[in-house]
Amino acid sequence: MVEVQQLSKIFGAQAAVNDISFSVGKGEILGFLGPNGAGKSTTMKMATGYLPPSHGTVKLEGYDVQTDPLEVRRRVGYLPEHNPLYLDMYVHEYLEFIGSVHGLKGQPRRTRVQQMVDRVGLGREQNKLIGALSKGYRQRVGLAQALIHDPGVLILDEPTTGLDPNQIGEIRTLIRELGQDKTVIFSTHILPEVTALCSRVVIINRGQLVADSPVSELGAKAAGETIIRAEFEQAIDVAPLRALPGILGVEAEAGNRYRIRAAAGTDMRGAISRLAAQQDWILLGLRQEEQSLEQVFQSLTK
Ligand SMILES: Nc1ncnc2c1ncn2[C@@H]1O[C@H](COP(=O)(O)OP(=O)(O)OP(=O)(O)O)[C@@H](O)[C@H]1O
Repeated sequence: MVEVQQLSKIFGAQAAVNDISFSVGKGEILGFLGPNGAGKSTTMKMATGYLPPSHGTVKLEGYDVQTDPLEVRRRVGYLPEHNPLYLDMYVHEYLEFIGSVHGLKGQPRRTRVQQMVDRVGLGREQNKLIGALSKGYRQRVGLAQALIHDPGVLILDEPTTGLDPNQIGEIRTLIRELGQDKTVIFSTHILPEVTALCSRVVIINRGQLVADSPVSELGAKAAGETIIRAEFEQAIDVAPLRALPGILGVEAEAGNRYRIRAAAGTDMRGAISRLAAQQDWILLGLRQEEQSLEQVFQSLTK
């Protein structure tokens, strides 16, 4: 569980993060979105205790990031945006070092390091210097260090940036597995990734929260209304259609097609079909339009 309350970060005259609140539960994967400079990394740094907030609080599994930093470090795994690694260390050596920072010792530590190497797919590269690894494999080392102490909360800042499509697929599968019993927050600019992985999405723009919603409901919420496209065999009298409760407007288009606007979050297709039957209209097609995440993102972050 992660609870962010009225969190702000002021840099000089700029509110990089401005009074944002949201929470994420166990077993939930939250996509954290926003354009460049929106404040995502700053929020993640505050949520992991790497940067003190100017105002507000973050609690991880009930522990306050500022007043219980040691408890928080035990419970959070963090992959920072620029994934700082010691390039002159070997993969095993580095992970053993991170394991010891978390209090792991001896054989249990070696076993845990090997488990992480296998889990993130470092296999063939595991005996190399970190500096000799490609970007994708460095990212995997970053993930392994975030997971080594089996934290309940994972905060991943752009975990798939710079990876090839095969690697992206593997890392997504890993995130999906981890999300089954952990709380996962990850930021990304790859919107289909959010649709593929996340149950919920938070969008911030210029430091402010502009959406906090299940992915499936985001389109209707952002649009403020639902659009239905209907096609009939003949031109219809739109008056009874307009009179249906929940219908906000009907516009005729070419070829006996109609664009019907309904209240957000409603599904009027059943009512429209029944009305068509009553009125003896031959209904050729009825389709509810979905706004893509990309359209929603663009409209909320202009
Ligand atoms: N240490 C700092 N000092 C001053 N300004 C900062 C500092 N860190 C971040 N900022 C500013 O805060 C704003 C938010 O930056 P942040 O890195 O959190 O954005 P982001 O959403 O992660 O962007 P991106 O998608 O480009 O990674 C930016 O305008 C940035 O210049």
